Amino acid sequence: MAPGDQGIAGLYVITDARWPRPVPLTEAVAAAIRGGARVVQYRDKSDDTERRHQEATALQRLCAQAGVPFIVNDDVALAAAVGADGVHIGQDDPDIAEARRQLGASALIGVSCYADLDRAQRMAAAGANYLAFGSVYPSSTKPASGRAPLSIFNEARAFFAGPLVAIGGIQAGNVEAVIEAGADAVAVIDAVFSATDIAAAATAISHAINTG
Ligand SMILES: Cc1ncc(COP(=O)(O)OP(=O)(O)O)c(N)n1
Ligand SMILES: Cc1ncsc1CCOP(=O)(O)O
Ligand SMILES: [Mg+2]
Repeated sequence: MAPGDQGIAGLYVITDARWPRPVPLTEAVAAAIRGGARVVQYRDKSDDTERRHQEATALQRLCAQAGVPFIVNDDVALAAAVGADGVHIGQDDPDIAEARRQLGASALIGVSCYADLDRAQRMAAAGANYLAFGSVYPSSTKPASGRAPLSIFNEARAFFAGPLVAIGGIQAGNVEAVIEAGADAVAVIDAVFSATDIAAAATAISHAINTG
């Protein structure tokens, strides 16, 4: 495991791209960090390049001050431009070699593996810093996402020593089962960023992770 890989553990929050937002994005992420988020991912599928650059720059600063790894979804060039700690890539995104070329040896490169252990093995061999599996539960954010069984974390542990991340429909009430199944981190959108009190929602999930 590379030294930085240790940082991917616990509550991993992913920003909600809904617009307009009830609170400014940086305030929402700051609240999630106060509530115990240990990793932040900027995920915005829009083509508003200028806003994306501004938001990612602001979140990179905030996360650096808080000592929390900052990951950009999909967009390797944006990750490089704002000095993010890493990038998260899926099946439609640039591959690990290209991300590594642009971001360097110390970048955190996370990869979506869905429920596909063959893909996970290939990504591990190609140098992924963490592997993500999901949806582990139905997701209102991405309802079309396929399902991954909780048993996948034990199976992935047989060939990958780095962090295993679970995503999809995770909330305070079901996170304990995900951690018990072997996930090191849980990636969450709706249960944190749709909450009226974002810090309290993050605290509830973090507490369930730590006490479960
Ligand atoms: C931590 C984490 N895991 C999985 C995903 C999903 O990535 P992808 O399959 O590329 O889908 P989009 O998020 O790009 O819609 C993720 N973003 N983060
Ligand atoms: C991006 C993504 N990939 C699989 S499920 C998902 C969305 C997760 O969001 P939520 O925590 O709201 O289910
Ligand atoms: Mg993607």
